[in-house]
Amino acid sequence: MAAPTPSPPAVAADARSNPTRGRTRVAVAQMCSTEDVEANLSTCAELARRAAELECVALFLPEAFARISRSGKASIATAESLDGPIVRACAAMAREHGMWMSLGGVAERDDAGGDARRRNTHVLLTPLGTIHGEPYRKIHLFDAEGVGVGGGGLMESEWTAPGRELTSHATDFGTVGVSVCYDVRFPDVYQALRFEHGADILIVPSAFTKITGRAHWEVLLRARAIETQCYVVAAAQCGRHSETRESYGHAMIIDPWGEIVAKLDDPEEGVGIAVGEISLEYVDEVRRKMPIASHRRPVRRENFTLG
Ligand SMILES: O=C(O)CNC(=O)[C@H](CS)NC(=O)CCC(=O)C(=O)O
Repeated sequence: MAAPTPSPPAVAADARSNPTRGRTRVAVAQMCSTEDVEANLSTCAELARRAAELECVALFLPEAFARISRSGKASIATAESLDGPIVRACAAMAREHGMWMSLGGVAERDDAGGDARRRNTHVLLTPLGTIHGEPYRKIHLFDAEGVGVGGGGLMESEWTAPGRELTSHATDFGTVGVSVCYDVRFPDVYQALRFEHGADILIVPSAFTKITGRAHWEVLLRARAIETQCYVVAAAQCGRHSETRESYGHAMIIDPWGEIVAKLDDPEEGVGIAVGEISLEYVDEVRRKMPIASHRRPVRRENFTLG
């Protein structure tokens, strides 16, 4: 008599016994926010619905997803606390879909700090819709000439107070190190997130300008992935927000070898999500074959003669 054939387990045994080293599908968003908060949030809701339909465990939204203001003054005037309507609306989406949500940058009102300026704050929401761990307040502020549509400048520090603390989040899909947009130009942030915080995944939610994005976006992101051997998830603003603001798009997910695993192209594809797999086993493999953590010799005065 033939023995009954056991049915295959629904989940591979190793993934079940050690879920954090398995594969996980995540979605990175690209959108074109304006001053219309309600419209921006309904775009977020639609993107969250699509990400949930595709069985993603997390959705990453870009910097300024809820609002891109036309002026610094407006950005300060419309800033909210983290228990305000914008974060609450997103928490309802996270809860509805049982999905992690990275809120790439909200204009946070800072009543306690004694600084009139707003903060540019990243918030991670759990699948229960609660705020996970510490918010991250953007450290490097974008003050640059010749980056706007008509060749104008942007002076983020006029309306934003800089943060002073790095943040990471231990989640069931890996340890997520947080940064925002212009931070990507400062590699020491990512060295600290990888080597001090133990990040597997680095996020860079952005509103890169069209001019700087064309020249630098992909190169910077892939460099950060390669030199840290982390996944990089970079949500992006795209298209024309106002007469003076235009963003580069090209939201992407990069693996720890530096390959792009998912991306959206602007302007052809515009608003949407790109979906990719995060494999912590692949992170481990890349790091085992080339163990930069044990090879690195930080060039500091205690260790080297700097001249
Ligand atoms: O908070 C908001 O309203 C939106 N914030 C932004 O757009 C920020 C500050 S103006 N943009 C950047 O950091 C772009 C960096 C960039 O483009 C580069 O580094 O090349």
